[in-house]
Amino acid sequence: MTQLARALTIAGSDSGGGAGIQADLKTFQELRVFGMTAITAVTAQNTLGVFDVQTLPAEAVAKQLDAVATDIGVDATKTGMLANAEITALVARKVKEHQLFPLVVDPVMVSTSGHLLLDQAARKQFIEELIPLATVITPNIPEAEALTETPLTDLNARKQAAQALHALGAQSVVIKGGHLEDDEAVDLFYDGKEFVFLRSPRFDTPHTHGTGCTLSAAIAAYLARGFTLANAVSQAKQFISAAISHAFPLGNGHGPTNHWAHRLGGELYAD
Ligand SMILES: Nc1ncnc2c1ncn2[C@@H]1O[C@H](COP(=O)(O)OP(=O)(O)OP(=O)(O)O)[C@@H](O)[C@H]1O
Ligand SMILES: Cc1ncc(COP(=O)(O)O)c(N)n1
Repeated sequence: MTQLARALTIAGSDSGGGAGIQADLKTFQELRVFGMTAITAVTAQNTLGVFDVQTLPAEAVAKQLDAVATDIGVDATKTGMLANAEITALVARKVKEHQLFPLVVDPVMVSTSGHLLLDQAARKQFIEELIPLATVITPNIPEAEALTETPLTDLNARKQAAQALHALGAQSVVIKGGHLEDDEAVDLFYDGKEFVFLRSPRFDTPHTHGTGCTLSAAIAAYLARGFTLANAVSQAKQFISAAISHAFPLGNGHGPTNHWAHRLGGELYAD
């Protein structure tokens, strides 16, 4: 048997099962990677919104990270909801201490439903301590705008934002295009040398809760399995496209994606 790949997610729990830790573990499992977790916060959440957030003490996050890293081992890590400045700084410190690379940083700031998932006060730690450790950072358009303090009105501005995030120390950048209104859902990948467009059809569905979490978890899973960065990113894009194309109309708001849709093969984009 080849070596079992192990991936770790450092993120918040979504009781609704569509985003956060739950989306990450489902993705790891689907991609045949052993999943582990360090939970930063417990949210009471469904397809309509976030109703409560209980953030864990940074010490509890540290102990989870120490426990998995010192015993089981980690082949790739992703970060999602980090909640506050103290946890952000702690995670940066633990990533270095335990060498939790490659590292996928999903800069989760606000939920689809508009709830703040990262304190504004964490901006400094996020930019100065975490981004320089990232193998890849995966902002959506509003997150890239917030991090670069520039409106991303056109493709040129998106390219400049990718370069600016790379200049902050991230090895590579994926600026996700889910929030644009094109016929295709086009993400922009930049590795410091060239720009690559990751394309898929745009599916006409409101059920996109957890798409960003799922994409970043899939990148981490493929990296854990030893894929090159460019291959991991492009395979992850296919995984999320399938998941959105077969998203679940659950709940009364933005439903979750279907993490097993990639198994449907030729039926990928069918109804
Ligand atoms: N309607 C859609 N059809 C196809 N792909 C989509 C659609 N919406 C988003 N995507 C893709 O899903 C991935 C996540 O993009 P998005 O910009 O929605 O991230 P996000 O806002 O961080 O996600 P979320 O906050 O919902 O978890 C990207 O690859 C994007 O292109
Ligand atoms: C715990 C947690 N992590 C991340 C998200 C972002 O996902 P979305 O933008 O789809 O709401 C979320 N809602 N909850």
